[in-house]
Amino acid sequence: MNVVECEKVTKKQGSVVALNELNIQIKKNTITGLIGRNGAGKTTLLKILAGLWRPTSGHVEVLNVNPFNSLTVSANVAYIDDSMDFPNTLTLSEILQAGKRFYGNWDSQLAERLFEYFSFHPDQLHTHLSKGKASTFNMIFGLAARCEITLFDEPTNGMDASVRKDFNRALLKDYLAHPRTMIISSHHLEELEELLEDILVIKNGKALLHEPIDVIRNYAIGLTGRSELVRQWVTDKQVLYTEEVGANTCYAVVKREGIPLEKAKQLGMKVTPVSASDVCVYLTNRTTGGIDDVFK
Ligand SMILES: Nc1ncnc2c1ncn2[C@@H]1O[C@H](COP(=O)(O)OP(=O)(O)OP(=O)(O)O)[C@@H](O)[C@H]1O
Repeated sequence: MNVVECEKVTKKQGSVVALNELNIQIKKNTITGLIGRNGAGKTTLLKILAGLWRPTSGHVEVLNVNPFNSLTVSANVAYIDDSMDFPNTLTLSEILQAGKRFYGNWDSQLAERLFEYFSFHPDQLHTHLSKGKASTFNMIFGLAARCEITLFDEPTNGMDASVRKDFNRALLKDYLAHPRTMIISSHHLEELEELLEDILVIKNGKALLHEPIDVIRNYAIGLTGRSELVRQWVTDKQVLYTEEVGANTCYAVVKREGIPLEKAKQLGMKVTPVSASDVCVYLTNRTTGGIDDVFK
């Protein structure tokens, strides 16, 4: 059963097309990683799904209703980002109490335990928290809300590596105990990988790829060998990336499907796996040029 359906969803922001006829469906009780480069449209998509923004055109359904200004969606969808708009005058403990009053499935025990674990003080004001601590508190709020759908927009922004690790673990444990639908946008796919079931890659406001993580892990292979050989051998294949890695040596990443791996090895090329994280980087790369070109 799908809890999110987007059909030809376009969102224009002035002259910018943030989402461009985007089509996606999200299954109930899955954790999806939303991956894309800066400006790809991730936040725009999440805000539309949370009912905060209205699309310019297209059809959106979240929990079977149009999310924009929907009470059903407000009560059952949590949108967590690093600029949560909590009232300035409320202390952290008052914010958690407000969460308890608003969300039907709110888990006070979980909120309290995480609050203590991460050493928050009940009288602190949200506006006085450091960036990483604010993200940590927002994460606690998002998990404790236990909404049917939780949308985390770059939730680990500002967190140090150890807190990011704790966050991932807390999220996984709570999800396993209370399965629900989560979409997490992040620039740290390698750290999130073990949590994710599906990956949705967006580029220029369109869905480029939406597959289970295992499919992405096996999506591409790396070939290293004599430049002339590698470059010639990949001409009729779907190439994601090429780089000269040494004297007369080329590394090419190609879509795995239909590649005769044994033949490549026999010809003297080294065949290596390509991580899901790297696949996403290569898929969302600029089509021409790279940072090296700036220094030419
Ligand atoms: N309020 C706005 N006014 C004008 N343009 C906007 C506005 N919000 C977003 N955009 C533009 O829409 C596009 C998509 O932005 P969005 O924030 O959705 O990207 P993103 O994938 O979340 O990026 P990032 O990874 O940097 O957070 C960008 O080109 C951005 O500049």
